[in-house]
Amino acid sequence: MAVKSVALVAHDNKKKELVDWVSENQTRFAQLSLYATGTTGRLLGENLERDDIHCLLSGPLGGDQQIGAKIAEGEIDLLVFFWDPLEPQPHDPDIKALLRIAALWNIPVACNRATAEFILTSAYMTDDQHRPRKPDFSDYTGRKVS
Ligand SMILES: O=C(CO)COP(=O)(O)O
Repeated sequence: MAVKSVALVAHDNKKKELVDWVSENQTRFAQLSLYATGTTGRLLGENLERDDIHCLLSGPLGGDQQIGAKIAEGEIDLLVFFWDPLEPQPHDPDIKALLRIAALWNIPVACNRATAEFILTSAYMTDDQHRPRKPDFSDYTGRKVS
């Protein structure tokens, strides 16, 4: 299987939508290792009756950064992040950092249900051939300061 681990994150006004979507697709998620920020993970665990979700800290307390670190370490293959386009968040820099790290490491990101559905039903989920390569940063030496 190409995708083995998925991070699931939702802001408060989007949590129901994420929980409903994951519940409707439970069979697809059954074989996947799930990571989530604190409150999202707790709600998913209760609704899916799964006790194996890796619940990190709540987003505003550093959960987004923990997910970002796991992406950088190659532990997460797909990010489903239903962020709220109508509500300011106190930890906006962390949210931006998470989205940046996902872009940097070539992780597919679904920010709404339509995109999540598109990815979940695509060959990317199951076929190793379609898995985008991790970028090679071995030559990266940081910004030139001179
Ligand atoms: O704030 C979040 C993502 O930015 C989500 O955090 P919770 O899942 O703890 O609500």
